[in-house]
Order: sequence, then structure tokens, then C-alpha cells
Amino acid sequence: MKSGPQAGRRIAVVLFNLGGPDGQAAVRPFLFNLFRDPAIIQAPFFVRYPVAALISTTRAKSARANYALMGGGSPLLPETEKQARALEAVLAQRLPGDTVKAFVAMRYWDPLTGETAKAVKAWKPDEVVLLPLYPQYSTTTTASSLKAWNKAYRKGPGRTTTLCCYPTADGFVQAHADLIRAEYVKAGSPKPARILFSAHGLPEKVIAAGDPYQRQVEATAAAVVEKLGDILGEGVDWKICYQSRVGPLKWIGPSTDDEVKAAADAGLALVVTPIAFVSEHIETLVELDVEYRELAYEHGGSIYARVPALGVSPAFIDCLGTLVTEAVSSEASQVCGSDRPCPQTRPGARA
Ligand SMILES: C=CC1=C(C)c2cc3[nH]c(cc4nc(cc5[nH]c(cc1n2)c(C)c5CCC(=O)O)C(CCC(=O)O)=C4C)c(C)c3C=C
Ligand SMILES: [Fe+2]
Ligand SMILES: [Fe+2]
Repeated sequence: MKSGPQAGRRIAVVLFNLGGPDGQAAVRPFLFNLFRDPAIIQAPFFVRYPVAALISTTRAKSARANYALMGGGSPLLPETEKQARALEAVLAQRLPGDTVKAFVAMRYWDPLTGETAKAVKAWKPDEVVLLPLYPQYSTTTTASSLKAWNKAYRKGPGRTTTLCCYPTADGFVQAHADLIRAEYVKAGSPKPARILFSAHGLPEKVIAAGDPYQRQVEATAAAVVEKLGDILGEGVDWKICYQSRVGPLKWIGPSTDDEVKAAADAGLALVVTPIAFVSEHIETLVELDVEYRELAYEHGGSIYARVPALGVSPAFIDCLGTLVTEAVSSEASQVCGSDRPCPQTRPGARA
């Protein structure tokens, strides 16, 4: 525990997320920002730029059509803002006497990380807590955001603590279990049924290079399953699968589309839950709700229940509040919420 005065601090909590286009015109430049990131395409600058320009141009048309299904752009920013306000409310209770403000820093679209770093500097915090809205650590998401932040916030005021991951944190796991149970019951508690834990996929080579994401996704699913003993068992099983494959590389599997087909072919009711996204966005509202639902029906499935993303579910926001409270009372510069620390963690190190 830290010594010295505890109250009266100005605490900035910075929520990291990927960002999404706010309208049709933003789709191509958003995709360009994404594909020029060396965390996404591991190639030298002079290869990455033309590749990013090519992929963003060729992918833009189909991506625009998908964003059009959600009203033209991504709901990710308004959803993340709601989480920021809910977290401020929880922290006002947890840390009375301190002033807490939650900022949003997106990686590939507004508000971009550099812009948010300027706003945080201007707010002059005593403490900065970096909180990725990625419960499972990946080099492609968490590490990429942290790198962009460290560059933009160099010499910024305040002591910084990073919450690198929280794949098995109590409230996070409980919130998932509660939402899954509620959706299963709403669907009529069908049997036989399968719960699919669907996470964003990654190229196999990223995992082979030591990225802990897949192991942490498995840890999350196992922890949620432990809390679902009342519905899992005879006639109800579960599986992890991976969605949103992009590009020609081999990605980790099994893929969500194969698992949806297999379950529907076998006559199982499906309960599909996003397990690595904490808010609704294109991968849940289009891929899970439209594309995979259609696939299930094409394969003879009759029940396809989709569990909502965590959003502002009280157990989840309360869990984030606990993590932030622990971070500001910790001596360490990185707080890892995993039982097997991720590579980000250097115990005792301070930035
Ligand atoms: C766990 C979260 C995510 C991981 C891991 C991740 C890796 C990853 N993503 C791409 C390519 C795309 N991702 C896109 C959108 C997108 N991805 C995530 C999350 C993770 N990505 C989010 C939150 C979003 C934003 C969605 C929104 O509503 O705007 C897109 C754009 C959409 C599309 O064209 O499909 C692409 C492309 C790669 C290549 C990758 C790992 C290598
Ligand atoms: Fe993605
Ligand atoms: Fe971690």
C-alpha cells in the first residue's frame, strides 16, 4: 500500500478502446489507421503503408455497407462514453475526497490517443490510471494502445498506473455469467443447447510469438463456466470460438461460423456470447446478430439467442471501479488482474 496523503487527488482514468468510424466518410481513413499500425501488420514502414492504403481502399466498400446497418457509423464511442460516466459515478462513491474524471482514448478514430493525452495533460492529474477496455491482453490491442499513449503522454503530469488485463476478475466474470443465464432463460431454457463464447480472432503467428490473448480468453470462459453450474450439464454444453478473421493468414480457431453451422446442423439451440468485447459494435451488432444468425437459420437452427455485451452492467462497472481503486493504492506501476501475469507486468516497476 502507498504511504502519504490519500485524499484530495485528481485522478484521471483513461479508457482505451479501438475506436470506430463515426460516419460513412470515416470508414476508409479509419481502416487505413488500423492497418498501418505495426501491431496489426508486422512489416517495415515502407511495406506497411502501401499495404494499408490498398487494404483500406479495397475493404472500404463492404465495411461501409456493414456500418450502414448500424446507422452509418460505429456506436463504440457513445457506448464507451456511457461506461466512462458510469465508472465516474462508481468511483465518486469509492474514492470520496478525490476528484475522478474518466477520459476515452481511441486507437484508430476520434478521440484519438494524442488528442486525449493533451486533454489529460491540461487537466493536470496527480494520478493517471490506464484502463484498457480489453479484458484479455493482446499485443494487437492493449500493447498498441499503451505504446501510442506512452508516446503521446511523455512528460505528462501525475503518477501512472497501468491495469494491463483482468481476464478472470470477479465482477467481470459474474456479469458475463448473469447475462448468459438471463438470455438462456429468456430463450425458454432450451435443450439441447450450446453456449458459444465468441472472441475476436488473431493470426496464429501472433499467438506463436507469445501473445497471451488466447490463453486469457480461455481463462475467462473457464471462470464463467464455473459460475454456470445451474444451467450447464446434461443437454447444455459450451465451446470457445473466434470470429472476425481478416486477410490471408491462418487465424486461431475454431471459427465462430464453423461452430454456428456445426451446432445448427446438430439441432442444438445456440446461445452466443461475446467474451472479449465489452461493448456493442460492428462485430456484435452485424457479425453476431445478422451474419451468424442467418447462418444458423440456413443450417436448420431454430433458436439463436445472443447475449448482450457487458456495456454498463453494474457488476462489470463495479469491477472496473475495484480495479481502479486497487491501482491508485498500489506501489506498482502495473497491476495485472490475471492469475498468470501477462508479459506487460514487470512487478514493482514504475514508469
Ligand atoms: C479483442 C478485441 C480485438 C482484437 C484482438 C482485434 C484484433 C484485430 N482486428 C483486426 C481488424 C479489424 N478490426 C476491426 C474493428 C474492430 N476490432 C475490434 C476489437 C479487436 N480487434 C473492435 C472493438 C473494432 C471496432 C468495431 C467498430 O464498431 O467500429 C475492423 C473494422 C471493421 C471491419 O472492417 O471488419 C478491422 C478491419 C485485425 C487485423 C486484428 C488482429 C491482427
Ligand atoms: Fe478488430
Ligand atoms: Fe496483465
